[in-house]
Amino acid sequence: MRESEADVRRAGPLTYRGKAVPDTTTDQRLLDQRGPAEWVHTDPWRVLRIQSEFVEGFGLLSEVGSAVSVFGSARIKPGNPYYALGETIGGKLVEAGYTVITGGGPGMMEAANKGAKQAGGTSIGLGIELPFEQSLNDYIDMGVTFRYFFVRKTMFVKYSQAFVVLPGGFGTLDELFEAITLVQTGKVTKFPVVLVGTEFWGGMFDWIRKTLLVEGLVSPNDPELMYLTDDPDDVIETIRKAHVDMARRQFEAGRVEEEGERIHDAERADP
Ligand SMILES: C/C(=C\CNc1ncnc2c1ncn2[C@@H]1O[C@H](COP(=O)(O)O)[C@@H](O)[C@H]1O)CO
Repeated sequence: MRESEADVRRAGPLTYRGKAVPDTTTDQRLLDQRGPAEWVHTDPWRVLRIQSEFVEGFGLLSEVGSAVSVFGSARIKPGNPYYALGETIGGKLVEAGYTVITGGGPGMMEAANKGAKQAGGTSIGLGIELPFEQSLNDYIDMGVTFRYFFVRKTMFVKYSQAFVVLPGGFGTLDELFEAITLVQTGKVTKFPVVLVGTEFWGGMFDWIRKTLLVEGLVSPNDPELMYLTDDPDDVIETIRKAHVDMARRQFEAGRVEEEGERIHDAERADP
């Protein structure tokens, strides 16, 4: 006996028959009512929003080539010598083949994006929602504005080959020490963290060596997780060299693995 249309309802993968057929369709239930709204302020809903930030971030950045993240003060204005330094470094990174990623804001972020854009490269801004009005700077080709700092930080680490840290305040220090902590604790493979401005960062460097190291609060090799320079060409060369070394190590690790598999296969074939 053939089922009449009224006797059966398919709702996606579900099938209802006879008296189980619902009175309304799935779309009707979605579209006809609003219901209560408090749940948009609950953690389970936030988890979905967090997921969507990862999806958007990965979606935007996964096809970007080799990139370097540049951090630095949101408050330094054009005309300050550090701003010019940021522009130079942004431009030189592009000339060396890197995409430039910044926090998308004003100051040193804008300087690096400006240098990158003017050098004809890809200039990316990963902005952050802040309590005051704020938009991505004018020198960004591609950008995302995140709600959550921790999602944004994942993007910087995942999609850059190196960090360049220009003079800055708490935000910059947070980004610097997050990177160093990830490397120190083995949560990420070592990558170059280059601080620019010996006069600006020198005091912190001395304190790390004379206090943290002497008191045994960091390991003897930890201060070397950061490299300090004033020279934009040295910044690029340090990153390029580390990048080549890393590619060589990955290639060799792949070869060792391949060789291991070949021996394993040969042994299985001839036990
Ligand atoms: C303070 C002002 C604007 C702040 N806007 C920011 N936009 C994007 N990213 C920001 C902003 N402020 C901080 N950050 C992040 O921290 C680093 C800079 O912080 P600092 O305290 O200024 O050193 C930077 O790398 C960003 O990733 C007023 O215009």
